[in-house]
Amino acid sequence: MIEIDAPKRGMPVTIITGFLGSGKTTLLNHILQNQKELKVAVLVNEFGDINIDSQLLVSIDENMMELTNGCICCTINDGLVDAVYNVLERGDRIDYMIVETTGVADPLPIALTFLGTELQHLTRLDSILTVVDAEAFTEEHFKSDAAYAQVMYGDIIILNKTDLATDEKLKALEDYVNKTKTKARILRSQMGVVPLPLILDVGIDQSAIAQAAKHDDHDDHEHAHNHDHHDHHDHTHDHDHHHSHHLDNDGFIAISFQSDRPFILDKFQNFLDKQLPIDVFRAKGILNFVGIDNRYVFQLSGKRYELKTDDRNKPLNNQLVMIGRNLDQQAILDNLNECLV
Ligand SMILES: Nc1nc2c(ncn2[C@@H]2O[C@H](COP(=O)(O)OP(=O)(O)OP(=O)(O)O)[C@@H](O)[C@H]2O)c(=O)[nH]1
Repeated sequence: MIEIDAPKRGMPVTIITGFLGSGKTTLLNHILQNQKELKVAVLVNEFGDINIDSQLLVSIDENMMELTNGCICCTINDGLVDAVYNVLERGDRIDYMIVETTGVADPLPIALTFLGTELQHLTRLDSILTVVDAEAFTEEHFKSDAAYAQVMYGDIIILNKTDLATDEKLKALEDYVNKTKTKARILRSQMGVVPLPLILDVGIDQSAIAQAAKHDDHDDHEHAHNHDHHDHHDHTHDHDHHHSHHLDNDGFIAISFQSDRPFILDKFQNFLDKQLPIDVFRAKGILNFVGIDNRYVFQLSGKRYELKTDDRNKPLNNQLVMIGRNLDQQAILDNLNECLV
């Protein structure tokens, strides 16, 4: 008997979405550390103009970088289509592509970019993974349309941070997801640890969204722009079109702070404990403190924060991003300046 194993079309792509601080980068690191055979290209899209995520993933270079495990990473701030072409045009072998969206992005336009532009011939959208912070997530979705869309369009919902959530909370979330979506696949994880065969190359049928992509006529969606260059060496994309799909970031703003002067640890700690506005929902930074040789990684998500050194050298400058609503940018920057040496 002859079995015809139809080849899958194009480079497989997984989109990782999920609200601010839910654990997307943590999941990505789990994937990168545990996938053995695949050479993965990672496209990171970050909210705020300093790219902290890529520094948490591994080594740094402006746009495209080699991660220590041999994967490559590039930022998609200049447009997703361009970034994908950048990867496809590289000479080296790449087996898989993972796109990490910002925490305030609706994943649909990103999915539609793979399904509805010329990328549909070069890539195969495998699935959309949605990471949910099981402790913080509620049915109010942080009053964010993006957070709702992330759950709506997720093929696989990963309830992460199970260590911080009660069993009742986890069950309630599962009920919520099941009533929001038909045929929801739900996984639970701590620090993004899930069996990779359950999330990569799962071949979820994307025809419903693909169909929508064909019939959709929303002008602000990236897929609606037919760049029409099947010769993928042509790079004349219209960059303006790639910035329109963040739902106005749902009212969130990102404040970036950089300084080549180091922080004084006591003062920074005092800032965190006494001055940090409650409206800062998410913050992350690679920090340099006086008298300490290694870098500090600062992470704040919801009500929790952590500040810890790792084994990497201290950065040349402090880089910090704070994300929230109704923030007084100047007051925050002034307070941070006060913490410098
Ligand atoms: N306790 C606990 N903390 C976790 C877990 N997963 C991730 N975290 C922590 O949550 C914080 C945010 O994790 P990230 O992976 O950076 O979240 P993210 O979704 O990439 O964040 P943005 O890209 O900024 O939206 C970090 O401090 C992580 O160490 C978990 O399962 N349990």
